[in-house]
Amino acid sequence: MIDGAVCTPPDPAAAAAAAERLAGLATPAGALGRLGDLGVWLAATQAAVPPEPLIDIRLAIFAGDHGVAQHGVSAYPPAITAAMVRTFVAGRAGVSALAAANGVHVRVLDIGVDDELEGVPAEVQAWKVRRGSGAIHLEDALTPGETAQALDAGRAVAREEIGAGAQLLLSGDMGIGNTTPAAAMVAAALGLPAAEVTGRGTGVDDAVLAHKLSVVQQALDRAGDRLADPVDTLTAVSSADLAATVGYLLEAAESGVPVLLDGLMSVACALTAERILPGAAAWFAAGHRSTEPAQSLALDKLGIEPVLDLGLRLGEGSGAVAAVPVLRSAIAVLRDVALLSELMPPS
Ligand SMILES: Cc1cc2ncn([C@H]3O[C@H](COP(=O)(O)O)[C@@H](O)[C@H]3O)c2cc1C
Ligand SMILES: O=C(O)c1cccnc1
Repeated sequence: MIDGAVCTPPDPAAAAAAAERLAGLATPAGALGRLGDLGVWLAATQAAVPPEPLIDIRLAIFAGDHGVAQHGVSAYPPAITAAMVRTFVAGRAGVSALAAANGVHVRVLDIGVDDELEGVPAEVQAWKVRRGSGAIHLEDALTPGETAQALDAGRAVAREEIGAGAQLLLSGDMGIGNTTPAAAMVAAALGLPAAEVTGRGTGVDDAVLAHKLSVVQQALDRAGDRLADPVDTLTAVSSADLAATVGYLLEAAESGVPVLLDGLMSVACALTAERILPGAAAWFAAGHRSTEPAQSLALDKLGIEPVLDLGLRLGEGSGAVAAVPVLRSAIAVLRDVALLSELMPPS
């Protein structure tokens, strides 16, 4: 990628042909609503009309610890992060059940977990950048070199998944405290104060929410002018796992592979990817609307309407996986519904 580059969009000719096919289906005009729009988008991303069924769908969960989690911003202790990585490996997490139900392949990556994670398969740690990331209200999350390393790690993961045959990539997160840096990333991109982007994450009470808000604002104030640059923003106020997620999304968009986003962390990283590579977001759809205010603000800025609105606030990629059947349905209608012209041949 070169400075000033713009991402190549999904195929406009395929989009036009898919829209024409949609309009010709044996359904009333517009009756398929957003299912029709999703089908057209998927056809454009595949440059195929009708689009191919989505058989190979892959979720990457980027895991890491956040120094800020030791400063009272979450309802849960940091030790949960490592425990959940082991739970993904065991296939027993919330997203594991959803993925099994929907035929989605899951991979977890320790990009910045504080624990050594002894006994966890080596491939989980193949792209580890560091143990924990800086407490962003007091210090930078990463060094500039670590930011570059994390972006490259995420890109490498996307290349591996695409090489293995992924037709659709999903992005997920695990890291206690990560709604704090994700809110800061959205504030940086949109020029908003902490008060507008800070949410309750795992469910903090009013007192903790007020403290979390001041931590986010401290991080923004500390980073200052560097927030004008998306890569400097990653160094100052994100984390190794979030920077890796940005790299994963950039690589997918540049490779022409569509991505289904999840909640706040996934969408904050998508917004940052769009800042780095304008046009990247044309390759992204959003599985759901999370309860976090910053996720909705970021989706609005990206012009993406989420597929589901179930009040989910789990993360892990769960809201993306839950939306997979809707995307598969969008493809099925474009593939399998008769054309009105077949039923009613012109006399
Ligand atoms: C058991 C458990 C499993 C989770 N899976 C995802 N998250 C989610 O909650 C965390 C973010 O919220 P906060 O910023 O408030 O800490 C992230 O780890 C996110 O993935 C979890 C949280 C917990 C406690
Ligand atoms: O938006 C999310 O994905 C989210 C919200 C709260 C906690 N964990 C994840």
